[in-house]
Amino acid sequence: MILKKITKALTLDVDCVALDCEDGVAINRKEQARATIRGVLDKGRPDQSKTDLGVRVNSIDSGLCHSDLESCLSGNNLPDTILLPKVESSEHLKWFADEISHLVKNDNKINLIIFIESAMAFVNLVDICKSAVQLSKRFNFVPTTLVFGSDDFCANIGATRTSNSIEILHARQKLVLTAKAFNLQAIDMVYIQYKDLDGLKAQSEEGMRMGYTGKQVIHPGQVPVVQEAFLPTKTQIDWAQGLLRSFEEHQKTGKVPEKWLIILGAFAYRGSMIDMPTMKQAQNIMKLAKLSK
Ligand SMILES: CC(C)(COP(=O)(O)OP(=O)(O)OC[C@H]1O[C@@H](n2cnc3c(N)ncnc32)[C@H](O)[C@@H]1OP(=O)(O)O)[C@@H](O)C(=O)NCCC(=O)NCCSC(=O)C[C@](C)(O)C(=O)O
Ligand SMILES: [Mg+2]
Repeated sequence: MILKKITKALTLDVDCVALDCEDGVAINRKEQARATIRGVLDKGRPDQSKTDLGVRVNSIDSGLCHSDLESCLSGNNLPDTILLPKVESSEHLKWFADEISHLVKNDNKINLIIFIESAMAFVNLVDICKSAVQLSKRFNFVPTTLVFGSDDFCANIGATRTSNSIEILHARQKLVLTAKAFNLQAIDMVYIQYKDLDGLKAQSEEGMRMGYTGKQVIHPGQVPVVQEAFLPTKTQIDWAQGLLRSFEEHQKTGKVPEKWLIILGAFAYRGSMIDMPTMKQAQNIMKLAKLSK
């Protein structure tokens, strides 16, 4: 990633900027990318910026990861997050923890985003998550997120991309399911046709409906489309607010609110059966709506 793009990325209202040492950087530019990233970290984050500053290092098996970590974890300003690509086993996590034990001192803690992007990674996914959580109790890192690397995944399993993404459906669902089981965020795949905003919207909304927490973007033009897709709509907020208000009222008065029909602990609201799981979905909507303010 060249400095011009990094400078621009730091002005965007996004949750995390990933400074890339890996696949976005040509093999003969790795040293230069490290030096550029070191310079950006030394300069410090722009005033008022709440954006998480992350570094995507090269994969452990590439043999380049140690130098990437050594470079970005030296100096006074550490990145908030390391994005670790092509994680395939708990052994990779042990290697990472050992590196962190030498490179991150004092009480500093680095967030860890784990990229899952091969058949082996999916076969070992539960072990990877368990190992990340266990090791984080003893080492200075906090596993926060799983990312679905769909492009590497398709290359790895020999899949052909289709317009309805059927070839990645199982993996895409497995990632979100496992992430949530370990209380991790799940970040959905990249949409590489960066000029096709309608296609991006459709894929983003699909990911949001599947339970993904957010999505990777590769171009500034993708940011507003993805952010809108992952935020609740006005209709959803109205529904959730109305339901929660009625429920609170019911709790206070003990009376069945108007239009509610209690049937074995469930009740009807705006034409749907509502029970505890639906109440939790309404709470999720309001939590997201508050986060976006
Ligand atoms: C597609 C490209 C080449 C088109 O780049 P372009 O310059 O031709 O586009 P543009 O439309 O002309 O750009 C408009 C403006 O936006 C800027 N810009 C454009 N992109 C960015 C960016 N990312 N960050 C910050 N700024 C950006 C660009 O510099 C320009 O700024 P200006 O108006 O001031 O002149 C370009 O967008 C790009 O390089 N994107 C990032 C690619 C990348 O990082 N790929 C690796 C991540 S995805 C991945 O690894 C896979 C995964 C997960 O591992 C797996 O599925 O396996
Ligand atoms: Mg990849």
